[in-house]
Amino acid sequence: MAGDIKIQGVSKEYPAKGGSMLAIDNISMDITDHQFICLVGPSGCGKSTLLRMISGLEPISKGEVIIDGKPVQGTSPKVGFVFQEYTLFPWRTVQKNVEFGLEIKNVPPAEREKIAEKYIDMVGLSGFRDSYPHQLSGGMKQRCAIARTLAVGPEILLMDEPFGALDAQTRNILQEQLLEIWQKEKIKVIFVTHSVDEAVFLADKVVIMTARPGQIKEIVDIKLPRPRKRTDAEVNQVRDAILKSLFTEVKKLSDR
Ligand SMILES: Nc1ncnc2c1ncn2[C@@H]1O[C@H](COP(=O)(O)OP(=O)(O)OP(=O)(O)O)[C@@H](O)[C@H]1O
Repeated sequence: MAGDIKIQGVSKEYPAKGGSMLAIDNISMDITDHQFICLVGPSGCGKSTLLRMISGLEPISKGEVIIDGKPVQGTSPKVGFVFQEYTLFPWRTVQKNVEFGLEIKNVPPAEREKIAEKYIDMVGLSGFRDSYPHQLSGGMKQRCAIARTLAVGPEILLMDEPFGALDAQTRNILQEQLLEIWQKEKIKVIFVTHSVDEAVFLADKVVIMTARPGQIKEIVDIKLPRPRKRTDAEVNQVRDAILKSLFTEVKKLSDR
């Protein structure tokens, strides 16, 4: 399947006082089906670092990330990245923000406009094409950022706490919209979150990481049918099991 990811023995060391600091320690994982993966783990365990290494934004110290048979070396159009902060261009309208990546790819203006409109509609911003970022709410800005990332046609979508700054209600709406997009576009998503509720609502698999240095502690297969109801007893049961596993890692941190 397009956008197959193989993470093979990946480690990351950052320079630190008196030498180096091991942030990620020998992580291996394959993501080969149309899956929604959530990464959870205690603060500082290396979730963002791992995502950035998959994206090609962060050099890998040891091991390899292989996408469609090719080792990742720098960023690739196969991979889109959505950050917690919206990173929109303030001087561009919604339409022009979403067209940005297509301009870089030299897509002709008429086609660019059409593609951008499709994704602006998909994220529910059709009434705001001519608005500037400062005229949008936080949720709308994040919708725009998602449309801009999707417009260039990535096979893999990496999302680093994309809804972390939003209120609960907006967050729930965006989670549902994201799942619809994931199903429609058949992209793989790797989504970092601090919220176990969010992970259980979204994911096929929840990857629980250990306290630093980040390793994979456990991969929980969420076999619950979709669409999921946040209040179902089964959802709560899975959430509690993940919370318990995560809690032992958070406790390790506080015991240090
Ligand atoms: N550019 C950098 N240079 C040096 N150390 C870094 C750098 N980026 C991250 N680190 C360190 O690497 C470790 C992992 O950081 P990272 O941001 O990947 O963790 P995280 O799990 O995403 O954290 P959080 O949940 O708090 O966002 C932390 O100890 C952090 O201080």
